[in-house]
Amino acid sequence: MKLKRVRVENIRSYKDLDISFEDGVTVVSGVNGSGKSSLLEACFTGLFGSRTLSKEFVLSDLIRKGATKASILVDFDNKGHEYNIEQGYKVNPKTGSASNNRSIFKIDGGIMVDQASQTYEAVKALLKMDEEAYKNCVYIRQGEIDVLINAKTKDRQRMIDDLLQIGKLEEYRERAGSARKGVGRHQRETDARIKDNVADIENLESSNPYQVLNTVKTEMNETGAKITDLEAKKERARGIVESIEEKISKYTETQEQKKAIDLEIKGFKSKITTTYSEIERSRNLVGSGRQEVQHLKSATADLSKQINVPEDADIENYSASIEKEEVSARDAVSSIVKKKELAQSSERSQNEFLLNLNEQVKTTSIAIQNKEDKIKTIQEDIERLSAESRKLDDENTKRSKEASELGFSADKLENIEDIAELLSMKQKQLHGKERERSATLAELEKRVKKAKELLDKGLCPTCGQDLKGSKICEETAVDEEQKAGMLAKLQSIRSEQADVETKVERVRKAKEIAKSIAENDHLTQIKKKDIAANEKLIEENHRTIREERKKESGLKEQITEVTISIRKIREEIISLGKDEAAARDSHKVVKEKLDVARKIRTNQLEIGKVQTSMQRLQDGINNGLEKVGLFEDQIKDRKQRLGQLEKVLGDVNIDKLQTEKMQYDSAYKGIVSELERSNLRIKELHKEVGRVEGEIKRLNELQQKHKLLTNKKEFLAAVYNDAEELETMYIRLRAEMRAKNIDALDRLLNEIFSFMYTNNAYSHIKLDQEYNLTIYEKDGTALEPKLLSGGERAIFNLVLRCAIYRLLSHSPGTTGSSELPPLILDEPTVFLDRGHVHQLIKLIDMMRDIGVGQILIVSHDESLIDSADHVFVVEKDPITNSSSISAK
Ligand SMILES: Nc1ncnc2c1ncn2[C@@H]1O[C@H](COP(=O)(O)OP(=O)(O)OP(=O)(O)O)[C@@H](O)[C@H]1O
Ligand SMILES: [Zn+2]
Repeated sequence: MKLKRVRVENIRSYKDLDISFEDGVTVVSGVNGSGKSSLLEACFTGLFGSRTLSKEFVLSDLIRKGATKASILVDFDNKGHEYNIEQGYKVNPKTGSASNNRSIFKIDGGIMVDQASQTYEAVKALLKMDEEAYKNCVYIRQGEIDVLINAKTKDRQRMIDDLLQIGKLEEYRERAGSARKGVGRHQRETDARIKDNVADIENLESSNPYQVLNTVKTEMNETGAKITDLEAKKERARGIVESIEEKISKYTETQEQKKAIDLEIKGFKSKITTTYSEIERSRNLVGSGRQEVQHLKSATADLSKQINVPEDADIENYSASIEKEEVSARDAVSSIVKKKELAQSSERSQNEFLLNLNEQVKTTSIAIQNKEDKIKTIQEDIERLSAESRKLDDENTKRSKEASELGFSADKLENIEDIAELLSMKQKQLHGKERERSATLAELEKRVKKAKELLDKGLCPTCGQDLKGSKICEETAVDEEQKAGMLAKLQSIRSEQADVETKVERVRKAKEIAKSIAENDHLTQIKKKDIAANEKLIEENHRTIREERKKESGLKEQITEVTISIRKIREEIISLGKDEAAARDSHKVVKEKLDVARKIRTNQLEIGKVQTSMQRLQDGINNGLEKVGLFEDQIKDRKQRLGQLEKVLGDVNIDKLQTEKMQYDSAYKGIVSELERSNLRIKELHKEVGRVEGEIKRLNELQQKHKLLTNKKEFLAAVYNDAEELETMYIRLRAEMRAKNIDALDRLLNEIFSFMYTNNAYSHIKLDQEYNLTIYEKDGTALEPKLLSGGERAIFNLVLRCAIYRLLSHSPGTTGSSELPPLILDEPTVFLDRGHVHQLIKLIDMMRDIGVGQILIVSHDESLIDSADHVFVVEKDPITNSSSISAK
């Protein structure tokens, strides 16, 4: 296999990359983090798909941050064909997770498969290795340099076996082994089934089923014969019982018929008796009917004589004409009665009217009397009022005289109020003056009294001057003078006041007189008005009296008229009474005649009725006699039938029949129960036969099955042996192949080791059949790989890898190293010293020389670059953060 070209887009630090590979040694160099390993990872994932990833390193980690899609395209040649792998990826922007949405594998430009898992399988088959084998053999990943060295024996064994395709043999062996185990399980099952089957057969045979079947069948035949015999007997017994039962029932029936006929005869006899007694009763009734008719006829004859009607006259017509007469007589009476009643009621109403008139007259005269009495009273009142008025006049004359004596004439008396007013004013004026003067007088007296007291002491109380001849002396003398004048004035006012007082007294008296005169005048006025009113009243009463008198005379005239009319009505009533008596007499005569006629008619009707009922009774009697004859005929007929039935009964002995019946019944029952028992038994026997036959059938089946199982057992034993042989064959084959390969690998390992290893601490390496790796020191001491130093382990690993690569390129499955992928080394010099780096270069040369077509190395070691056929430099642009590769 040769890698031709790798193109990536948005993988790790690459935005886009297109790199072509040549044969020989290619070194890819660059500073840390520039994108060297990323290139190798892209190749790896391009070939094997997502299986190259892990939990710690998922698909989205492979895709360049921020990109939504990515791709890896790997072109390579193998055995003269061109192959292309296209892997496409997509990132979900929401979740950030990525998916392998495109995976196409082409051969010579044509699509082989287009699905991730199919691409994987196709690559695996073509390269004869999976991703793990690729890692262990061709791709020595950075940091995984000592994986094979450090692996557990078991894992190392599996890894190397897989690389050498020995693993397949183990797989085949396992298949043969599980087939053998499966057959073994079948064998054990079959044995167990055979054992169970044999036990079942023995168990069934021990009950001797064939003999049992014979015995049961014999008993069944015997019981069948017995049943046939019993059925015949049962039939016969039933026949006899039935014939006896028939005889008994006929006997009973006849007896019953006889009883019924006896009853009928009795019935007829009692009917005859009843009929005779009815006839007797009817005969008696006919006798008494005849007597009654006789009686009625003689009574009718008497009545006819009474009203003078011939006995054979048509009483119906006669009564009708008398009835008419009676009606008109009755009408005459009632019309007179009506007239009389009319007259009587009119008399009553006239009388009432008269009474009323008289009452009115009485009322009128009382009213007149009342009015006259009233007039008298009013006249008395008028006289009293005139007297009183006169007395008041006299009194006023006396008062006027008294007034003029006091000095008040009639004119003055009229103005007495004004005079009184003037006087009162004068009085008030005088009173004011008197008060003023007496106050002045009191002041003067006080002043004079004080001055006199000072003068008596002789000195001024303030200044202590002698008062004699002073102003006070003069002033006091003036005061004394004024005091005397004031006293005289006060006395004149007081006398004037006494005068006015007297005048006031006279005016008061005159005023009283004037008041009483006015009062009297007023009273007189009222009395005069009363007198006028009374006189008017008298006039009115006189007019009323006149009217009442007129009314009274009218009433009296009416009374005369009514009295005359009443007398006339009374006369008419008397005459109507006479007419009534006459009409009632003539009605009475007709009425009596009518009553008799009616009685005659009733009698005649009664006679008819009695005669009809007598006829009916006679008919009944005849009928009864006829019926008696019929009943007697019936009795005769029944008696004849009784005789016939007696003959039918003959001399049957019923008791004997009953006994016989009982005997046969019990015999029949016995037969039936025995038959039932036999039937039950035969059913049981049938069941038994079924059961035993079932057992025999089962026994046959079991024997058949036994034959089959024995055959199967033999067959399984043969198959088991075959599987066992196959298994051992695979084990042997693997052991042989492994021995051969391990030997070759061990030889190559030591050859490369002595070529590569420059120190002389170790003599050789040993890879034994169990894939244990042991390192021997010069003195023969054995060391486990884990005890080696880091650098030593790196060397041993490189050696082991190259040995495996060489072995593979020679192995029979491959046609040469050209089929293997390029040998890829990622930073192989990391742990190596200078001398060993030099040896590594020599090892690489050796690998190239033995025909490894491509060797791809990632390294920044100058000496490796120098020895390379092709050099690429990787750089990462710090601005775009994007890696790019250029050839050097
Ligand atoms: N998914 C990714 N998206 C973007 N950049 C990434 C992604 N994964 C890794 N890188 C970047 O890719 C760069 C290259 O890494 P790589 O392992 O290829 O470096 P290297 O050249 O092998 O370095 P060294 O010599 O240290 O081994 C790193 O600097 C890393 O930051
Ligand atoms: Zn003085």
